[in-house]
Amino acid sequence: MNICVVGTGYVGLVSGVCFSELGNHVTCVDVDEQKIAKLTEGKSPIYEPGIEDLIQKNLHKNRLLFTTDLKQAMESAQIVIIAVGTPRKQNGEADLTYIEKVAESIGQHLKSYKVIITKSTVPVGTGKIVKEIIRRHAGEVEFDVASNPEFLREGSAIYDTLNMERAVIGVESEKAAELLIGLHKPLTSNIVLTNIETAEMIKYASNAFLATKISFINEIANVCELLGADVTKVAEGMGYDKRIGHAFLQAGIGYGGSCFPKDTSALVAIAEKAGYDFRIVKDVEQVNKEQRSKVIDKLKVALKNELYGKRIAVLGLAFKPNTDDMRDAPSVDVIPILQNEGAEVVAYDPVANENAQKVIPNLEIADTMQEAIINSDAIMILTDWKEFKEIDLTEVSKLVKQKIIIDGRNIFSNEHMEQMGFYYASIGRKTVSFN
Ligand SMILES: NC(=O)C1=CN([C@@H]2O[C@H](COP(=O)(O)OP(=O)(O)OC[C@H]3O[C@@H](n4cnc5c(N)ncnc54)[C@H](O)[C@@H]3O)[C@@H](O)[C@H]2O)C=CC1
Ligand SMILES: O=C(O)[C@H]1O[C@H](OP(=O)(O)OP(=O)(O)OC[C@H]2O[C@@H](n3ccc(=O)[nH]c3=O)[C@H](O)[C@@H]2O)[C@H](O)[C@@H](O)[C@@H]1O
Repeated sequence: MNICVVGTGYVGLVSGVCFSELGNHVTCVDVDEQKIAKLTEGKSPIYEPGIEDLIQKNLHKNRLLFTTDLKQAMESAQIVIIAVGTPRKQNGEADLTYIEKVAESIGQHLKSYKVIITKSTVPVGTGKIVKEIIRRHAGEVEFDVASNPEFLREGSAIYDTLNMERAVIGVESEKAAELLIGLHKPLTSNIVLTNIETAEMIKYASNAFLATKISFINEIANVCELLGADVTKVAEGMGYDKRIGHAFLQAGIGYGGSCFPKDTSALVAIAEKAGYDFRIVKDVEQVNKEQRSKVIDKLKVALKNELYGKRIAVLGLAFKPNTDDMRDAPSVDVIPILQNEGAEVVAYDPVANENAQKVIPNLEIADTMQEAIINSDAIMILTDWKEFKEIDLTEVSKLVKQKIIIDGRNIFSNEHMEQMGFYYASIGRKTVSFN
């Protein structure tokens, strides 16, 4: 199949690359000339395990192309995938500016039948808007619109796409259904075929449910702390029940990233517009907001309420491991608060340092983890990178000024920390104090 993907962010790039890996001819379009130049040279603008190899392989096989020319990219395509951003507006709604602009351009360049798929996460009803815009510009040319939301996770995006758990396809015509089922058959046998509105809602419902699981376990964690229970054991005990499952029950500093925060608030706005007050998701958001400050409270207790002049080593800046994405990362909220209280923050992340400096003003970055923790009064863990889990605590003991670790991701066990003589405060578990 010939496919044109519009937008080479995470979603556009990963789906474009994976569809070409399956043997389709894919042209990826972006308005960002620098991105396209980089991609044409086989370099990935994002950090995502495995992506660069696939880009280079498929460029070499001449079935993957990058361009800024939408008209040319659309010419031979049977399918056009819209994968541009839908960021959060001030009022919480999804901003459809990029979607509308792309729909307009697609309409202008449409010369033969195509299925135009929206892969971006968009409010229920957007498919209709996209259709109207294209119709306005495309004259009499026949086309179909469809919704095909994306469920990949950053950091395992290639795996998630090539081993898709389900494909959700929202269509209005049999012709479009046939084409999209054909496209997804090599990826999964779980194909949910439905109308466009339902497909659009499945995406928000999925993300909001996962966010709810996280806020739920974080509230359990907060109660555990008050009662001397251990949330990691509670989650393990709950997870063996297949109806609950182990996934997304990791208590911590709360969820971040480019999607859960914006999609939960968009869902609340979608419901509100329809005349419904979505109370659960509103609470999920509030719990998540408050969860971020827990590590600061714990740091203050450890340092006897005096942050001024204290050297704090922050390990982890990205919103989760295996990505350099800083969108809505907890570090963006936490670090400025520490700085405002007079702490000297030195941070380290295996891949997100450069991106972090763009969004956190006056951020001091260390080149290595060791350099960050040297002479520190406390270490704060904000991202659960494998590298941090494997840290040599004997070496750490020798480098730091005070053996204090505040862990927003529960990466160590209390028993080990006690043996190593650390003060260790994590989430939803007893604090290990100095003897
Ligand atoms: N990041 C993720 O892991 C996931 C994102 N999504 C959804 O997918 C959508 C895209 O997300 P990301 O890939 O993170 O977006 P992004 O913001 O990283 O990238 C969007 C890209 O679209 C390009 N663009 C904007 N206007 C354009 C135009 N007129 N023509 C061509 N290109 C244009 C931008 O230059 C940019 O490269 C969002 O709706 C998001 O909610 C869904 C699942 C996973
Ligand atoms: O719509 C999207 O963009 C995507 O959003 C999430 O993917 P992603 O944001 O890449 O990352 P997740 O692995 O879901 O983690 C999100 C946040 O929740 C946190 N989290 C996750 C799991 C957990 O148990 N506890 C927890 O705090 C993570 O640290 C991270 O900050 C969803 O998992 C994807 O299915 C979806 O496609």
